[in-house]
Amino acid sequence: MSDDRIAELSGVTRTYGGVAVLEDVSFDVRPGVTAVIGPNGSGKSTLLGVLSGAVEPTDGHSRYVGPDASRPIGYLPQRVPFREEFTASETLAFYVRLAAVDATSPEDVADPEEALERVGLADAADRRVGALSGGMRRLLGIAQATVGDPPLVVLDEPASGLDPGTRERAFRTAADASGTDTAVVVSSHDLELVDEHADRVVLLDRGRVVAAGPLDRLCSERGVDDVSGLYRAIVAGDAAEDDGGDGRDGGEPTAVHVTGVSE
Ligand SMILES: Nc1ncnc2c1ncn2[C@@H]1O[C@H](COP(=O)(O)OP(=O)(O)OP(=O)(O)O)[C@@H](O)[C@H]1O
Repeated sequence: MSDDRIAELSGVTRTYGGVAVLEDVSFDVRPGVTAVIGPNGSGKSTLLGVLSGAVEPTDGHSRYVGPDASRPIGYLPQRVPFREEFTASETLAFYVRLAAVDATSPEDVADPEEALERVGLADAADRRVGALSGGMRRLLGIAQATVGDPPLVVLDEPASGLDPGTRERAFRTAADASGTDTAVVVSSHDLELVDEHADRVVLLDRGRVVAAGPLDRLCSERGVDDVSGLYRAIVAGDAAEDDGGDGRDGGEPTAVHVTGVSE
């Protein structure tokens, strides 16, 4: 089998104040859309931070192994520290300049206006970031993460705070950014959108991967129709037994069979 991996995580553990929020996480990122799902506090943002290089693992490693690119990884954190006084267009021009630093040819240099158009913000090009709605800021963040067409795009809850139509647009834009040698990794609580757009799923529970692999395969293995069924079968089953705390003091995680982690 050809090695089409874009990134690999191996034995990643991350602790804060001695408490593990990610524990021995290993999986390969392959082309297409991978959705990272799981309950609040299960470690999704931390995992995406590790994958993007923004968070240093305490143990294990995360490695980009995709094609050579002037900008290998694009990242949308939960909160983007944009300059409020820049316009949307100036903001993207700034990221385009950053991405262009290592560009080998002029064709590799992205166009800020095109990046705005991609997320439906062409009409807001001259508006100051400080005057954008929360949803528009989110879309600007997606545009920022995809500038320069990085082979690995990591989006932390791109659809949060968006109305249904804009959520769909955000996910579609993310899915469009994926391709035969491009991977998009996205965290989300919106399982309907995950169902519609994700090729693969990584399900986290209390910092551990409890299922990972192609969505179709995971669903058929579990005898469920969709990602909501998968989530209920694996995670929600133990929610009833949860102590209502942060999910870390409720005893042993549910014993589940981890599938598809190495393919
Ligand atoms: N910088 C930090 N310092 C201390 N604890 C942290 C830090 N970042 C995350 N944590 C803790 O790690 C755990 C996992 O957090 P994380 O944000 O990764 O989860 P999540 O699955 O993305 O949650 P949500 O769905 O609510 O966004 C939480 O208990 C959180 O409080």
